Amino acid sequence: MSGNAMKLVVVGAAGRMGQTLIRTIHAIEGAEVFAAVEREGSPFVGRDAGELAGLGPIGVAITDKPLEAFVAGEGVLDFTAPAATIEFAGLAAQARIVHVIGTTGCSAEDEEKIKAAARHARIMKSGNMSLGVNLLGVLTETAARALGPDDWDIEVLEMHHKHKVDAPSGTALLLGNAAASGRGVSLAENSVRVRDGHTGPRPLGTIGFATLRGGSVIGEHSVVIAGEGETVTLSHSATDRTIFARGAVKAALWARDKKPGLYSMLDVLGLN
Ligand SMILES: NC(=O)C1=CN([C@@H]2O[C@H](COP(=O)(O)OP(=O)(O)OC[C@H]3O[C@@H](n4cnc5c(N)ncnc54)[C@H](OP(=O)(O)O)[C@@H]3O)[C@@H](O)[C@H]2O)C=CC1
Ligand SMILES: O=C(O)C1=N[C@H](C(=O)O)C[C@H](O)C1
Repeated sequence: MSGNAMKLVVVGAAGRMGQTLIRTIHAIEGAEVFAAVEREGSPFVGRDAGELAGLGPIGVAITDKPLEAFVAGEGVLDFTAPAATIEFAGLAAQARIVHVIGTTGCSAEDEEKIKAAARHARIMKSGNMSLGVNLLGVLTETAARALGPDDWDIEVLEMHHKHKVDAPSGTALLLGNAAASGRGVSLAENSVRVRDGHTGPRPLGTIGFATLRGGSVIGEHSVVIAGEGETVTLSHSATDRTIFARGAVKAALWARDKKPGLYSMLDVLGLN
């Protein structure tokens, strides 16, 4: 580990992404697992974070005191749940550090609180941290701009593992927003999130969503653009959670010398 390695705090350290982050940071020269946090009362508090992640002991005991860890650290990697993320954004603002948010399922009210915390913290938030999905978003925006709503219908499909608690996925919403932006419309006013029963024909210009859940699927997303006699499909398959963890560490390192503000993965990847 280099002397200048960025001190990273992993919150939700015992979760699927938390453990992946611990392994990924451990393998990266410019970053270190400085602290690992779980909620008060969690059976994992006091356990070694490396041992839990399958690395063997790394000398970092999981704590339930996030503020102490944030004040001494430089960046927080957060793939937890909306209520926890809002609390962590407030603490990151107090500690004036980098907060990388991967948590999905945040409400409009949550987003406002995150924006407020970004007056003091450097926050990077994205529904998907992988290079591939962010490129897919750019391609979707371009395709939606070229294939107009009079002749082409856009549907966003996603499938995830059976433990996922929010729908549509953060990635599906990212892709839906990219399509809406390509068409110069607001997603909120043009999306169809659920269909059931006698729905009538498809309203012109809408962007539809379909959600599948099952097994251990890490993340499958497709944007289907259907016209008369032809269909264009843009898609991404995640086969390893490391793609999200690598993106999160890249974002933290990128934000290290930035001013407080709310950034996206497109800023990090230079795709904006
Ligand atoms: N943006 C991206 O690229 C990606 C985003 N995600 C998102 O990340 C989130 C987490 O996913 P995943 O790892 O699969 O979920 P898990 O449920 O496996 O992990 C979440 C972890 O956060 C912990 N946690 C919850 N609340 C707190 C709290 N207040 N303090 C400390 N720890 C807390 C949970 O503990 P407990 O079990 O006790 O609640 C759990 O260990 C989801 O929103 C998911 O959609 C996932 C992959 C990629
Ligand atoms: O919950 C997950 O697992 C994932 N969540 C993110 C999402 O909601 O899009 C990213 C990835 O697809 C995995």
